[in-house]
Amino acid sequence: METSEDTLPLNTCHVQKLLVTFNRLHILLHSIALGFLCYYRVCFLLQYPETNKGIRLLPWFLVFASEIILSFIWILDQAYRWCPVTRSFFPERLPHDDKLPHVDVFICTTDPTKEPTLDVMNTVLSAMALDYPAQKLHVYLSDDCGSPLTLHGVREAWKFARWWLPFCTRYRIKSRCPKAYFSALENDDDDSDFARSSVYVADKKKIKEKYEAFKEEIKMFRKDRVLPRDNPGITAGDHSSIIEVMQENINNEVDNVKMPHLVYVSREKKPSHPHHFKAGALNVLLRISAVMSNSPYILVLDCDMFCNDPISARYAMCFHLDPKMSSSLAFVQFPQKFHNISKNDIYDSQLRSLFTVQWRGMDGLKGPVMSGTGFYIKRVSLCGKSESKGTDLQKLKEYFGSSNDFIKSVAQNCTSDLAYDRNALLEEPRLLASCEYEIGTKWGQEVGFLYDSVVEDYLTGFILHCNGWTSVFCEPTRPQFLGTGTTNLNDVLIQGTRWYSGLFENGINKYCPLTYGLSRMPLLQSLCFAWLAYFPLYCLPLWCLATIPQLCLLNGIPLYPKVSDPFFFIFLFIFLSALIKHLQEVLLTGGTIYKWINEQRIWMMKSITCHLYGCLDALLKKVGIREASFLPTNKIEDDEQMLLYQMDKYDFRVSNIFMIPMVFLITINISCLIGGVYRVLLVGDWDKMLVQFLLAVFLIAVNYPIIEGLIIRKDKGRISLLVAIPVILATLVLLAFCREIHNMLY
Ligand SMILES: O=c1ccn([C@@H]2O[C@H](COP(=O)(O)OP(=O)(O)O[C@H]3O[C@H](CO)[C@@H](O)[C@H](O)[C@H]3O)[C@@H](O)[C@H]2O)c(=O)[nH]1
Ligand SMILES: [Mn+2]
Repeated sequence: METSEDTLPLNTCHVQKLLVTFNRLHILLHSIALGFLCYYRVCFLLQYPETNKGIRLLPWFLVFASEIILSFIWILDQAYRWCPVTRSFFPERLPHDDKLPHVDVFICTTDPTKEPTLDVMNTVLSAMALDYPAQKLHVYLSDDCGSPLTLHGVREAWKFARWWLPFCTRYRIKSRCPKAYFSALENDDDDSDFARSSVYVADKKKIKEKYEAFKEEIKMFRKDRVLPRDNPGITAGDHSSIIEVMQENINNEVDNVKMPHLVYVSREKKPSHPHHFKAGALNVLLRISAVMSNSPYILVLDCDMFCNDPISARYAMCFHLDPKMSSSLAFVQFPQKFHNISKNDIYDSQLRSLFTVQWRGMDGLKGPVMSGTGFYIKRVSLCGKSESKGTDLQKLKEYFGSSNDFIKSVAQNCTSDLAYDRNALLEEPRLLASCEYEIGTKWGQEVGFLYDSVVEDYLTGFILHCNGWTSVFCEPTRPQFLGTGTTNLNDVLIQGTRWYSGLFENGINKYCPLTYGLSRMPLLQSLCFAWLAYFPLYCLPLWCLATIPQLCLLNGIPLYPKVSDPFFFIFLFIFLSALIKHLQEVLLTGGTIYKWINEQRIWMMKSITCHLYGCLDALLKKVGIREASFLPTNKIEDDEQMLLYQMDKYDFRVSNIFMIPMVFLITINISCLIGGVYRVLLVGDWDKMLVQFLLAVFLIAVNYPIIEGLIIRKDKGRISLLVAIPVILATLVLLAFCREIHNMLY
């Protein structure tokens, strides 16, 4: 019999009406202004006196081209603002535990030097401790390095879990990542209902001792071994596969603990076979888990993204089990949040705009982009398009590879709970983890996580959406997953270069969102994907606008309307409207004015460096000069560097390829401003040059920390003068040279 509970919805969705109205009004006004800008530029071109030398038009064209690119990216960006929504969900209305589906958890790690084993194990433990029926939870750890350290860590984590899991359930602990739990205790932040009970206090003490012993064990094991320092197994991995299922009866001290499965997987790697980085690792887990647990839903986590709240699986099920949306729903994405973000977040490590404004906006269309970690995906959605496979065994093998067991699992529609004989089962997984398994199959092309881009998450999500799947953005107040954000400039820029290369390559390959996407999904949704693929192009207008108007200021070439010209106000309006809209969004999503300025600055710094290198990298890959690479980020916490970040001080100890453009551009802006003011004082045409003058002032003001790092700061994070002085001198010589050429020509 149906009760009224059954008919209550598991989730609801609300359009943010006020915001929608405001956004659309802003889009209208800003677009009109952009229309006037184009009109002004085109008229100028048509009226330009023939007699003048063509060369004078070059800077003018470059600036116009920049304005067009900026407008293009702006238009794409508006799709996110069209219909932002928020969602509510009611896990208490879910069916009883025995009706919940099974869930597999995939965790990837690759490098024990950059990804400390203890932290990875903390992630594993937090996933095992999810508030979900233990027999329905299966945790898989992929170790791309095949490191004995990690394997040992998993064995120890399994032992510790037999203490940790019952402790968490008994006291309904919220923070189930041991490291986070114990450090919160130190900060006296213990909000457990049992805080005062003496049994709890005693148990807590005992569990703390167990954790310390577990930590010590991992540390000692590490000490006893010499680690291959330089990139163990990242690119040129060479090892055979290891698969180990943690066995139930290791520890007899604690009885009757229901434990989720825990499986360690290290796939086979050979230098001669491309391993496709994280996507390759996930696909191996996808196959192995299919013949072990074959759960219909999968949670994917990076090794540093621990579960900060045990309830996420139930939240996700509020969508996956909703009969109205479940048939087309591929994944439920949670925002990426980080545990080490400072108040003003100088590097925008939290990617504020992406995980608040943009993903909420896409949620009102067909759903957010897959974001690599913290999402619950439906296994069948990763099996490729069903109609193209048929039922012929030979065809299926061409699709999925030679494993009969795997094909059987697909045929079971991902709903079985296979009772496997633990020892006999390892033969098939070994085949599935071999590096030759995928040869001649559709893995990475149509099946599983896709290989054509190093941002496998974007591409996989994009193709899912193209195939008619949808996604949902789930954003509970308490962050469900917490990762380690990059908190030093060098890491931020290296990570950015990888991302933007990966994103831009999707804009120039066959999966271009504006062609491939447009014919397969609604316009606005494809514009959102297009923004992600093309915003690395910011590098072009930013380089242009940081040099051309300034050089022209120095040489007395006006590029913008005079102050007395009505079109002056159009430019002013566009500039202010963009800035104020950004400010409004920062404030609305919990940021401060400082955060707003910091975002402007890091956007400029990234645009002139890693956007540029990312685009170049993608182009070089396209013509076949470069190979794909995936340098994992550093997850080790460095106190000194963390301190700089917490104090809002930029850590300028960055690689020269990042430092040189910054010093170069700031020198150009300062010297052109000084030279330009001097020239205007002589000539007196200030109203013609005002915009260029203001532009230089604006850029210098926003990037003041670079000047500070050059001249004022004395700490370790300052800009090395050894690098800066030659760059500054070279820039000045170049400027003098430009001025000479200009004087020769006119
Ligand atoms: O060959 C590899 C390389 C990476 N990883 C794992 O992939 C995850 C992400 O790597 P990380 O170094 O943390 O990169 P980020 O730039 O922080 O990752 C973001 O960007 C990636 C795409 O570039 C996404 O896959 C991630 O989910 C997303 O958090 C980590 O768990 C790694 O261990 C592998 O398993 N094998
Ligand atoms: Mn990461």
